[in-house]
Amino acid sequence: QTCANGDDTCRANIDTQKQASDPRRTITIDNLSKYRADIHYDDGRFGKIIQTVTSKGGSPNPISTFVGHRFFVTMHGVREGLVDPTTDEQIFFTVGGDELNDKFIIPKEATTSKTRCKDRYPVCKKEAARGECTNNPGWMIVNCCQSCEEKEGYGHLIDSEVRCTRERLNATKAAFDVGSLDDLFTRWATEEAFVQYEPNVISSPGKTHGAEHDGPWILTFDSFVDDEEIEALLKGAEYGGFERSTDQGNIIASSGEKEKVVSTSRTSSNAWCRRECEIMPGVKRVSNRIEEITGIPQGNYESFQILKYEVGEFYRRHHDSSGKNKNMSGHRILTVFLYLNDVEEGGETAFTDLGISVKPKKGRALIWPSVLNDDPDSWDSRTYHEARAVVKGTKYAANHWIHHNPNIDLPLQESNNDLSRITTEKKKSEKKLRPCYITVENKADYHYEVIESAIMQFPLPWDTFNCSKEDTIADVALAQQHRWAKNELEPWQNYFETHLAGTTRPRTNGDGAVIHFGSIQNYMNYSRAYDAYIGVSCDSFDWLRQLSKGPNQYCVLHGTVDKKIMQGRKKSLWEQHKERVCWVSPMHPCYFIPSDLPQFKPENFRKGDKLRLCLKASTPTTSLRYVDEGVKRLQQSGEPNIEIITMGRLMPIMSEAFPSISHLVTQGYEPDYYKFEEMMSKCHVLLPLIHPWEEPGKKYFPWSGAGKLSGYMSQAIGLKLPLLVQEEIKELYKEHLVDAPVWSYTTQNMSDTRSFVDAFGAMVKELPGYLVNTSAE
Ligand SMILES: O=C(O)CCC(=O)C(=O)O
Ligand SMILES: [Fe+2]
Repeated sequence: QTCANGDDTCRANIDTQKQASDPRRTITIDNLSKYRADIHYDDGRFGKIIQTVTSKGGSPNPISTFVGHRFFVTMHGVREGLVDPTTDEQIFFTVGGDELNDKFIIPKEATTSKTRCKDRYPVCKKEAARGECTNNPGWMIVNCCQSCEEKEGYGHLIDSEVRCTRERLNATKAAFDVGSLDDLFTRWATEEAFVQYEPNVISSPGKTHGAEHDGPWILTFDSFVDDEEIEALLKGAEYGGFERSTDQGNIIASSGEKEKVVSTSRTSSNAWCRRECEIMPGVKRVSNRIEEITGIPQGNYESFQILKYEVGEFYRRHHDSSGKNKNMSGHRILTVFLYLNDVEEGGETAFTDLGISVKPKKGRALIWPSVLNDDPDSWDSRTYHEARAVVKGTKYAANHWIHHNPNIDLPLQESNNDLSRITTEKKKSEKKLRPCYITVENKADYHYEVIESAIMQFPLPWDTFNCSKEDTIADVALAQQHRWAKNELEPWQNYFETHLAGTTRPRTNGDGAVIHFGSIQNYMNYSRAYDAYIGVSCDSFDWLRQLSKGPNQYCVLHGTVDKKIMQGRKKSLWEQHKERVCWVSPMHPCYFIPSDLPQFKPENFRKGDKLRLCLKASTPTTSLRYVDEGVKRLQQSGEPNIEIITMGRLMPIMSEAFPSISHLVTQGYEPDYYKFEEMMSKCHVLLPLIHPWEEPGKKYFPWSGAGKLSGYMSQAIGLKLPLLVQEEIKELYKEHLVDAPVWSYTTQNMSDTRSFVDAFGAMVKELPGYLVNTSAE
């Protein structure tokens, strides 16, 4: 419908119709209560904080949202819900109604519930029904108390004094047993392996090991951190930014969570090393080293805290642990304190009650316990200490505080960089949503098609982003050089720059998003805010670190997932985060198949051409034996017209053990992935020889490198290559194996080659027909 020029009534009518059908709404919130409050978008799970409103204040910006969206309200900084005191129900706002601008009110009387045991999230009932109260008690009891009470009678554990005993947690074995502390320090003082770090015992029980003082263990390693690592820590600190130090304040939520207050006893600044900082190779190296020497996993550490003291700045006498208020992760049991530079004067760390003072020295680590050897659940009141004021120069240092148990009771943390999850409209007239931003980080040398397909296919909850998915900008963060085989990184980057950057394509999974390929940058320099950050961590490597950074973090995994994840120590964390994981292998609830590849063209095959059989194997010798027998059978009626191309780094060497095929074998391994795919696209058939394990219950993709073949299956599907595979694999992938013929064999065990030999013979016979018959006229 068009309106005549100047016909305002007509215009207005159209506007009204548009508005009625437009589900978009702009809402504001007035907070009349005495609490500073966080407004969470209710995503049906844990909610996403979209705005903080001051007490007796209102929305800093209007919130752009949609009809039907729901929001809930908690006290700022902790997730304890604010309730309407008359009903004791948590305050929810549901967007609806006819008005375009909805205003919601947090009533004056809003307060925290008198009922201590409440659910904080709509998802609680579901989680409790799944058994989460038992699997992940720490988190669930704080956040889903009511459901846990109903389901398992665990509600009384909301009281942190009752909840947080080690026996109760029952989740992991604590880091220290009786005696662990003495063992650990004794090993550092005596074992050959630690000499390289230049240990020096300052204090020990009984003045053993050359200690000057009789008392708790205090030890330095004078050569613990190298220059490169120091540089990484200092650079990493810049990402977080140094801020005036804070202390934990009073408990402000019934769950035991605490507020932060600016410290008076501590005038230094500190930066937390998270996100970009903690994944820097130099930083990781230090954490890994601490893990190595202590034997305590990094899950038990707080993030590195990096400290900066200018002249006159200090940290008064304090203890790193407290006698009470244990939370889920238990006491801080050890402090690993690193000096990152030499300080001209002052800045000593002094154990005030012991008469010990340690001078800052670049690269030195100072380590002391906060608990007792004989009773590691009780703190050691002797290790009070202070940082003396810096007199001349600047002091840089870093803390790793190690806890008894992993930190599993923290709610999913909102990431700092999560700026763009929901846009707030600056001006009412600005109707158009901003573009969505997604970033894919290639954590190791995985084939580019996995990265590309993650961009094109990884399922993302666009609806919760509030950006325009039709103009999505996708970047790649190029990561972790040291995990790449030499000379593989650059070709990969070239590929991105020459084939992808600057192009625009609709997503291949049909979700309506349109991708504009942006830039590729070193992950360390990558600082753009994003709606989703997808880590391609295919080897079960780093998934936890990635996902625990925040709700906008996602992970791609390969076919194998460490059983240790699903069943072991990290099981509850896995359960908590797994919804943001997707595989490149259809054996999992969420998967996608990389398919953005140069495609195989059967018509390129000419009658009489050599058949190119491309081989990749989980067990190279067994696989080559299979092929050897297959070829021998063919050789009974003359030399077959085939070429065997080995795609693995090791296979050509092993093929020498099989004289009947070794003359047919060509090395096909190619570190440049684009060339590699091109080469693969010239294969006439792919043999991803994945063999069943002979042990029952340990069939395909056992936890070992063998599982990586799932990547080859994905490639074969993407390339539309003919295949010769094990029957059960064919079955697993059958939905996807529709573009090219598949020959399959069954094997009962690794020495049974018969059905392979039959299928191999049939394939060599029938394949040329397929290639020629489908050729274009
Ligand atoms: O800076 C120092 O020497 C000690 C700092 C300290 O004790 C702390 O950060 O807990
Ligand atoms: Fe301290």
